[in-house]
Amino acid sequence: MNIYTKYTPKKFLSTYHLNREIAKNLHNLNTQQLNFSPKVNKEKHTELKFNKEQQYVIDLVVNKQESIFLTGAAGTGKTVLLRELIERLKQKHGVKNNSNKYEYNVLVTATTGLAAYHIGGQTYHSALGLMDLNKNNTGRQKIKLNAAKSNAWKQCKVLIIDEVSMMEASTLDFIDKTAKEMRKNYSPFGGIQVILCGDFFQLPPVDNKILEGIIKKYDELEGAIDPTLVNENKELPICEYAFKSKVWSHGIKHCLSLSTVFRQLDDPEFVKCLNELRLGIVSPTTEALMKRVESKSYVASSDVITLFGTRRETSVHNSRILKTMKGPMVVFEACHGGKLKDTEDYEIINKASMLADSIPLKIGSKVMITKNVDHTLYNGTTGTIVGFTKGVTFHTKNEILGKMGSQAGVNAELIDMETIEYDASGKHVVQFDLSDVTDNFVKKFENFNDNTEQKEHLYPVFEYYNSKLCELRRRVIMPVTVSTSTSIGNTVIHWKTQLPLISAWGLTIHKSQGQTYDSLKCDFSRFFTVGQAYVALSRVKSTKNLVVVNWNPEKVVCDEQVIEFHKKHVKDLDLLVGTKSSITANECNLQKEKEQLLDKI
Ligand SMILES: Nc1ncnc2c1ncn2[C@@H]1O[C@H](COP(=O)(O)OP(=O)(O)OP(=O)(O)O)[C@@H](O)[C@H]1O
Repeated sequence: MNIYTKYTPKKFLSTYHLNREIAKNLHNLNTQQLNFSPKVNKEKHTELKFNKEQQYVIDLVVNKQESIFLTGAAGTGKTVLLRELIERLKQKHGVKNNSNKYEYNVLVTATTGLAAYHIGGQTYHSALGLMDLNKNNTGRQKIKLNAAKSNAWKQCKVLIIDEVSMMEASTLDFIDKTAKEMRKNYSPFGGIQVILCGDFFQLPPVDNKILEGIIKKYDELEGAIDPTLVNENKELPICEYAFKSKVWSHGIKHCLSLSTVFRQLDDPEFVKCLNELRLGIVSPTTEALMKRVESKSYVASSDVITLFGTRRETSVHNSRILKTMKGPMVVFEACHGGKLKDTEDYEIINKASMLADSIPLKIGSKVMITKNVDHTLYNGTTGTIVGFTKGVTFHTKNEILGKMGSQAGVNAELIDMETIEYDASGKHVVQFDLSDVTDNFVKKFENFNDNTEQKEHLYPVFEYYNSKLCELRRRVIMPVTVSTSTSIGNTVIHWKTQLPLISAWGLTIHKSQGQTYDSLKCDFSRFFTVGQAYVALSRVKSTKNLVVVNWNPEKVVCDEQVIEFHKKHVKDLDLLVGTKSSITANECNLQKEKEQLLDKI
């Protein structure tokens, strides 16, 4: 029996797509009514000037069309450079199709939803059709792709994979094998130019042991379950890094490391300390700096995000803060079904759904989205609950398309730029009257397929910063259903309906990778794996806005395999282009120190 897991947003969506003019008018009206002014980020228009190292990479990738691994410490601009590479590669490889539209032969992917969002791509599972990846009992993998995905493989000229440090070696080999077979080209990656990006000193890939138990039991698992999410707080063995894959040595010609740290540009002392921590080293200077930012008395504060090693600590922290907040609480309870219920596999599949059993919310709650809702609202987007609204107070996308579509010239392409929610009379979503609501007002997503139930239900309104539009947006958050079915009989063995949300005053470090925070608290109590301390601390721009709780130098751990790999294969770009970055040359001479540190180990 095969099982697979997928999640599908319900038909009942919270957005409508209107033409630009209507959306603009309504938006103006609605922002007045709610006294809500979207904040435009002035940084939007600031153009980045790429330094020599970054330009070297652009030339190598775009003009010389080489396959590379791009690395560098946290905040060295890997993501920013990757975005530029993607733009240029799309320009280079874009071709017009039969309908005179541009198609790009550049597959943009990442190992996590959030990383994919940052570069305008998809997770590699969905982009490459690996949702259908099977690992059977003999360990052999089958390739099974639909026509669209096999076409994408055939046409692909460049494949980008971001946050590759979280990808297992066997997955990279499987991608290589798939590319070869789909393209009938037996050069590495089927002849596709490959750009891998990430930092192996950050979080490692995690083993998929728990899920493999289920795979064995049900013969095969065809799944959209992200192992890094499922196992995030388990002390599981680290599996092989992608650089240990068979394809790496002959498929990736250059391993290049950016050396200028931009994120902490104004705090060179911190940059120096982070570069040590990255290598698992705590010098007396770093020890002194950490002691300086350490807080002896722990105060749970709602103003600053706190990063923890485990989910349990995160959940305790979030509940503590929620309790201190004024106002009534609305608890959204999940609804489950399927024959797996009450079996020993239930807990695992339930956890893998990434939907909470119970979500307590108050107005002002800080939350994070845990599923990709659409192009603007991604797994990892953080924001605040600013109100609650009933289903009857706003239209669904289908209703709007049905009623207004033809007259309003609705253009689905405009979606992301012009999405906004309205109530029945065209006003912005209204706040639900909570005056009668006593504490623990519980809403369960029961009979959610029923249209009346959907209309009567209560939903949270989420305010978040849209980095594409550079302004604050509001969305009604609707539940999603995750279902697990046998693939042969297509019998649903488990399903769950719940809002794709979690509280986010405290987050696990896994959820913070790739993020930048203005201020941050890091609780070292239960850090348990390599790279955690470095990832956590490097999220903030300066030690001025950093508080460390339960500092413990023993939690600063780096994997020796990564050091070996770097020593043997990775070239520092500042040495290649014959420059030293402003920070390394003028202030810390970090490059030299890094080499000395590597030599010491
Ligand atoms: N050439 C540049 N000039 C000025 N600022 C830059 C430049 N390149 C990147 N930055 C800035 O540096 C910061 C960090 O960049 P980015 O997020 O791309 O780093 P990263 O290497 O991907 O970090 P992480 O490994 O933590 O994900 C961003 O604020 C970005 O705008």
